[in-house]
Amino acid sequence: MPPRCASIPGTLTPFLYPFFLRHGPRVCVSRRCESTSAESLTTSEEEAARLNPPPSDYSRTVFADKATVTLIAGSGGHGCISFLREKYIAAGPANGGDGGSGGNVYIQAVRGETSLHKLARRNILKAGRGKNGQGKTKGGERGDDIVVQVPVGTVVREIDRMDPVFEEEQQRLAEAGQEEAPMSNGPYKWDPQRWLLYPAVTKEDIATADFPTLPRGRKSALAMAEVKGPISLDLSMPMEKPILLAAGALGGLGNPHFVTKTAPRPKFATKGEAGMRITLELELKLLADVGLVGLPNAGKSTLLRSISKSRARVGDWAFTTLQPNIGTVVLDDHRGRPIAHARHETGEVRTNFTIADIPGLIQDAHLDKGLGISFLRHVERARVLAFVIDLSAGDAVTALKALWKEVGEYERMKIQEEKDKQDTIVEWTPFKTVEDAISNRSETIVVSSGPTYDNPLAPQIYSIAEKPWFVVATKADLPGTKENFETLRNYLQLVNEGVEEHPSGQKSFWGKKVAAIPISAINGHGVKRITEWTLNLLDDA
Ligand SMILES: Nc1nc2c(ncn2[C@@H]2O[C@H](COP(=O)(O)OP(=O)(O)OP(=O)(O)O)[C@@H](O)[C@H]2O)c(=O)[nH]1
Ligand SMILES: [Mg+2]
Repeated sequence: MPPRCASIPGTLTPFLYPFFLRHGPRVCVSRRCESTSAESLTTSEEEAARLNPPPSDYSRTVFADKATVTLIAGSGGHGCISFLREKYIAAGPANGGDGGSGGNVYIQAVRGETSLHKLARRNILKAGRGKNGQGKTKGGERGDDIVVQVPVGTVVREIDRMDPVFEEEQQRLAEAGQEEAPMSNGPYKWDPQRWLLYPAVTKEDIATADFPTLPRGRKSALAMAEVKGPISLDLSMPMEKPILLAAGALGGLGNPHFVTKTAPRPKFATKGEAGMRITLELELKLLADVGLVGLPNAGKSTLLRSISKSRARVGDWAFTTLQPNIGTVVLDDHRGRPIAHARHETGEVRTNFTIADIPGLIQDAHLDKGLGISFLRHVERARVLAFVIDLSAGDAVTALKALWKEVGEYERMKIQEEKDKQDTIVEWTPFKTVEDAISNRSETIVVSSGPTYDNPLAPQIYSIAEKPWFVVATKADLPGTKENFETLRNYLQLVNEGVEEHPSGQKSFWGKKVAAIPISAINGHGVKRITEWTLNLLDDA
C-alpha cells in the first residue's frame, strides 16, 4: 500500500540531523535494531508500515474507565438439626453443627490491571456461601472470599448499601417503639425466614409449638475491620494487602443451641444470615507516567506507536482516538536487564514507563466540547505532560497556548468544584457519647493521594501547572516546518528565562527548563530522545 502521508524520500529533514548526532544510545526501547543489511531492510520496511498503518490496522484493547458493581458478601450456611444415634442410644442428645460463615469481599489496587472493563462486564460479584452445618457437631465450611482487583488509580464511591443485620435491627427497634409491640417473653411463633425444622415435623406441631426467642442479628468479629460506610476510597498506590469491604454473614445455629430443660431435643435450628450488598461506583483515573496532550490529528497515536509496541489507531482525520490508549515503553540495556539508573519514586528499579494517549482536545474542551472533559481527568494524574504539537498545522506557539488554556481552565473548574464541596452547610448534631460519635463517623480512606494526617508519607500529587512538561514537535519531516519549530523554540527559551508568561497563566508552576523535541514519528526519527528526556523528568517528578 502506498504511504498515505507525504514524507520526504531519503529520510531526514536537515534540521533534525545535529539533534540526532548529539545524543548517545543511553536508553533503548525493547525493539532492538538489527545490523545485517538484508534483514535490516525488511525490518525497517515493517517498521515503516507499522508507523504509517491504514486506519483498519489497529488493535483495540478493551478499556473501560468507569464501572458500577454490586458486591455481595457470602451468606451464612444453615445450622443443622441432628441427634446422636448409636447402638443402645435410640434418642440421643442434639448434635447439629453450626453453619459456616460466608465469604468476605476485599478490594486491592494492583499494578498489573489497567482497565475496569472486566468489572464493568461482570456487574455483580458474589462471595461464596458458607456450607451448612452437619451432624456430629460438625460446623459448615467457610464460603470463598473474593478479592476485587482494580487498577492503581481507581476511585471508589459507594452508591447503595443493604445490610440485612442492620435493617433487621432497625425494624426491631421500630416495632419496640410501637404500642402493640410483641411481648418480649413469648410465646414465639415459627418464622419460615429464620427457622429450619426437622423433616418429620407436621403443620400441627408447628402451630402448637413454642419457639425460643430468635437470636438477634449477629455480625462476625471481622466486621469490625470493614471500611466504614459510606465507602470512599482513592487507591492511587499499589496495595500489598487487600482491604475488607464486607465481611461474610454468620452461619445459622445448630439445634444444640436451643436445648432447654423443657425441650431437651429441639427440632429446629436457625438459617444463616444473608450477606451484605454494596453497590460501588468505580472510576479509573489513569496513572500513566506520561500523558500526551494535543489537538486532534496532531500525531499522538503515531508517536505512541513509534515509542512503544502499541497498535493504537491512526488516521488522517480528527478524533481517530476515541478511548485512551496506554503504551508501555520497556527500558533495557540490550541484555534484557533494566537500566540501573532509572528508578521508581519508591527506589525500585524502573523497567518501564507508561504513556497515555488520550483523545484530542479542542477549544473549549473543558466545557465538554469535542470528546470533552471526561478525558482531561487522565491528564490530571499523569506525572509528566508531553504536549504534542503538529509543526505542519499552523503556528506551534498558538497551538501550545491553546492546549495550556484548556488544561488550565479544567484545573480551575476542578478547584472551584472542590471548594464548593467544602463550603456545603453541615448540620451540627451533637453526639451524646463517644461510641455514638465513632459509629456516626464517615470514613474516607485515601491511599496516598498526597500526604495527610493519617498518611504523612504519601507522595504529593501536584497541580497540573506544577508538573514537569515538555513539547514534542512532531511531523518535522514535512516541508516548511523548520521555521515553525524555531519560533516555538525561541518562545520556550523566553518562557524559561521568565520573559514570557508561563503558558498556563498560573502563578505557581514547574520552573525548570522546558524543552521542545523535534521528531518525525512516522519515520521513527528522534523518538529515542523522548524516552531519555522523559526518564530525566520522571526522576524530577
Ligand atoms: N508526515 C507525518 N505525518 C504524521 C506524523 N505523525 C503522524 N502523522 C500522520 O498524521 C495523521 C494523524 O495521526 P494520529 O496519530 O492519528 O493523530 P492523533 O493525534 O492520534 O489524532 P486523534 O486521535 O484524532 O486526536 C495520520 O495520518 C498520521 O499518519 C509525522 O511525524 N509525519
Ligand atoms: Mg489518536
